[in-house]
Amino acid sequence: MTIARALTIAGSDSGGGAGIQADLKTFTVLGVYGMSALTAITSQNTLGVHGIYNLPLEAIEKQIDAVVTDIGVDAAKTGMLSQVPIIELVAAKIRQHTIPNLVVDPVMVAKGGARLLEDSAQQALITKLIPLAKVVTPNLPEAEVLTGREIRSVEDMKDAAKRILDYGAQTVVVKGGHLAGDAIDIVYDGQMFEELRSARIETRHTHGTGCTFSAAITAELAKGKNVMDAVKVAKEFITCAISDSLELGGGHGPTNHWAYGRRNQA
Ligand SMILES: Nc1ncnc2c1ncn2[C@@H]1O[C@H](COP(=O)(O)OP(=O)(O)O)[C@@H](O)[C@H]1O
Ligand SMILES: Cc1ncc(COP(=O)(O)OP(=O)(O)O)c(N)n1
Repeated sequence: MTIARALTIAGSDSGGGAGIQADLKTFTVLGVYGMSALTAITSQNTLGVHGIYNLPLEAIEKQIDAVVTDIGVDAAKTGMLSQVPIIELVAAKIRQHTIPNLVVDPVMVAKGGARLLEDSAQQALITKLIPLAKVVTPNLPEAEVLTGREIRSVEDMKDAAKRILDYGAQTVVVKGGHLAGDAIDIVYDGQMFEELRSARIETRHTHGTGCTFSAAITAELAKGKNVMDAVKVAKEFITCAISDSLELGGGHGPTNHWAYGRRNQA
């Protein structure tokens, strides 16, 4: 049996709601073989991030080399890459192995407020990684940092998408989870804008929404979907996952990665 292969290059969330754990669950539910290259270990739960331990560059490099040279990769995503040398290494490895279908989730701050990207590394994300991206998926605060502009409306989101595309990404998805009202994501490929809209689900259990969304795009690209179709599946996937989110822990519980598969079986 052949199967599409997806790689996540990201941090570990011990609580299982975000990071590598969310990515691998998403890959599995979408029928894709998942692989991982850990960049950092976080001690994390639904209440927040309690510790961050970046891995040595050699460990990150060897994980990527090991899976790419043996198993192969149809699509990959990046998540938490907290320091300049890690971003530079990952960008160099993506170029060296010509890893296709790269989704860059420019992770900066976790929901509880912990910084997962050092301020000094913001520029490296813009100049080294985003130009390699088939899709880049900033949330509103990330898009504000990347563009240096406030975003308060859908029009502002479109303007930010244009500016981020100019950094060299092929498609930009500005996620609207942090805006009031409907959850509207703006997709821009340099030619046209598409608005993906869903009703806002009133829940505090949204830990890991961004990781799960970008992992779903990656899984669908690995299967050979085009970008717009992949993003549409990801929007449905995350909407189901939030609708049926899990009341675990005392803070922001995780989304439900199984909800999309169950709905499609019903
Ligand atoms: N309360 C919500 N109801 C419905 N969709 C949401 C909600 N919160 C986030 N989303 C959707 O989840 C995805 C991730 O967005 P967002 O939460 O902004 O990312 P991040 O986790 O990176 O901050 C987007 O498709 C967004 O529209
Ligand atoms: C290890 C790790 N990576 C990324 C994140 C951020 O995940 P995100 O999907 O943006 O969700 P929230 O943390 O904002 O709920 C993380 N927390 N941990």
